[in-house]
Amino acid sequence: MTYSVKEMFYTLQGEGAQAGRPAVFCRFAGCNLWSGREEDRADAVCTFCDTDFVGTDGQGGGKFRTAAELARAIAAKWPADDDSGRRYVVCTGGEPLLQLDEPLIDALHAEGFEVAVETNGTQPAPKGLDWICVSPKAGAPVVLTEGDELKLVYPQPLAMPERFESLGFTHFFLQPMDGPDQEANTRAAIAYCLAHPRWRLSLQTHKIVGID
Ligand SMILES: C[S@@+](CC[C@H](N)C(=O)[O-])C[C@H]1O[C@@H](n2cnc3c(N)ncnc32)[C@H](O)[C@@H]1O
Ligand SMILES: Nc1nc2[nH]cc(C(=O)O)c2c(=O)[nH]1
Ligand code: SF4
Ligand SMILES: [Mg+2]
Repeated sequence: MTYSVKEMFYTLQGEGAQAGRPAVFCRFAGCNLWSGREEDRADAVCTFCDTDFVGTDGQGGGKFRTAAELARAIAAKWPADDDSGRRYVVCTGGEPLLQLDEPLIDALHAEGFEVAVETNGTQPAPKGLDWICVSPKAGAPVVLTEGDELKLVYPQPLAMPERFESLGFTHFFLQPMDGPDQEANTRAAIAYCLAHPRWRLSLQTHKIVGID
C-alpha cells in the first residue's frame, strides 16, 4: 500500500475534547465528498471544507511506500528529547479512512503513538484506533456510528444535531462553520448548546491563536 500525504506537521490539536494537546497531524490526500477543486465545490456533497488536501506538495508531504516508512516520518516530527510517553498522531485529510489501514496503525503503535482519526464517518474504521472523531456531512451516510467524539459542523440545515444524538459517542460537539457567516454561526452554535446541554461548543482554537 502506498500512502499519499498532503502535509505533516507538529502542532496542538485545535478542536474537540483533545483541544490543546500536542500532536503530529498527518493529512492524507484526497476525499470522497469533494475533489478539492474550487470549480467543483458548489456541486460537491461537502461544500464548506476549509482545507487544501489535493496532491502531496505540502510541508512534509509525499508518497510513502510502506506503513513503516510513513510511521518513521511521523515519529521524526515528534520532539526528539521527549520522554513523556504521550506521543499522539491525528490522521486527517482529506478523508483519512480511504488510506489509513491496520498495518499503518500497528506501525504507529510500534513507534509509541496513540492514534487518532478525524473522519467524515462514511467509511468503516480499521481495528486499533485509539480516538475516533466523526464529523457527519449532510447528504453523506454515516456508517461509523460509534466512537469517542461526534463533532458536527453547525449549522447544516439537512444535518441537524437531533439526528445524531442517539449514536454511540462519548462526546457531542458543535463546531461553528467557518466561512463568511462564521460569527453568526458561532452565536447560533452557542444558543443551541445552551438549549441542549448534551452538546458542547468546539472552537477551532488553532485559527484563533494563529498556528497550523
Ligand atoms: C478538513 S476535515 C478532514 C477530516 C474528514 N474529512 C472530516 O470531514 O471529518 C477536518 C475537520 O474540519 C472540519 N471542518 C471542515 N471545514 C470546516 C469549516 N468550514 N468550518 C468548521 N469546521 C470545518 C470537518 O468537519 C472536520 O471535523
Ligand atoms: N491545529 C489543528 N487542529 C486540527 N484539528 C483538526 C484539524 C483538521 O484539519 O483535521 C486540525 C488542523 O488542521 N489544525
Ligand atoms: S469530508 Fe472533510 S476533507 Fe472532505 S471535503 Fe468535507 S471537510 Fe473537507
Ligand atoms: Mg483543519
